[in-house]
Amino acid sequence: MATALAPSPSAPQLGHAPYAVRLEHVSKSFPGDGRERHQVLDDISLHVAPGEFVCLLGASGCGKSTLLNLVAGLDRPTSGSLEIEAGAHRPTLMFQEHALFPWLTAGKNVELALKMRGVPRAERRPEALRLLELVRLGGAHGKRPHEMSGGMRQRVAMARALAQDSRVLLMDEPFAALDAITRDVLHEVLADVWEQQKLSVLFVTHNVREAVRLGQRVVLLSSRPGRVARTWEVEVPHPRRIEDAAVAELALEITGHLREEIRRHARH
Ligand SMILES: Nc1ncnc2c1ncn2[C@@H]1O[C@H](COP(=O)(O)OP(=O)(O)OP(=O)(O)O)[C@@H](O)[C@H]1O
Repeated sequence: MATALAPSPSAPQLGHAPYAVRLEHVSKSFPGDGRERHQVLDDISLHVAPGEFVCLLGASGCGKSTLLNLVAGLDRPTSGSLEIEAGAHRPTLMFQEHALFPWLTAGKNVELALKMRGVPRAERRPEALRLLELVRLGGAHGKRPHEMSGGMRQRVAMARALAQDSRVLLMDEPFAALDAITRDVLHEVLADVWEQQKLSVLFVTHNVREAVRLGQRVVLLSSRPGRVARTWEVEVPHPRRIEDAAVAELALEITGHLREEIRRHARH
């Protein structure tokens, strides 16, 4: 498997280019059943450049969420080093569940994040309106979560994430629960927001086409332990659509490698 472990030749080189997120030789283990620890991540070196969109793929249980939690600062690596771009706020993490406060309107959910960031009261409402406009929800300021569709709620969650003014956005299968058409709209919204706000994004998904539709780079993790198995640069021009032939072609190639990882995982 020497070729599968080789990094992409055009991937940013560790230690040189500026970074938004830099993991060097990061490993993470948890206490196991007996004396042995459960090694989840092993020697992960991964570099997200400022403004880069990186998608993470891997078999279920390979450690993708563990990796995002480390980058989010919710947990610490067992060994190795992890750095976030100097001057950036703590990265913002977005999940499949929108986690909006159900008793607050869309606007107030966003305003609350602005308040937590210390934005003065008078500026909160106009800023929340601007952020909701950015995710194409200009008219939804007064709606409560139960009055909105799943796709709208995820867009409010995106506006709330942007309200935290972090330059690094971590997304853990944010669109997995949405139907294909709604997901398509969310892909467009996210791609626009990423471009306009110059965000650095680390996006976990099980959906290979989604990874190729959105990412500039796709990183495949192996399982047990999770290591960087392979990286692809996505050179499909923007604007992309999930049904583009070039997206489908690369997704097919990546799916072959993902299947192999899943088979290997099943044998252990
Ligand atoms: N706090 C913890 N304590 C013990 N084990 C943990 C802990 N967090 C995660 N694990 C284990 O780490 C492994 C990887 O879990 P993780 O959720 O990161 O995988 P994943 O790739 O995100 O999975 P999925 O794609 O199914 O969401 C699993 O075996 C899980 O049980």
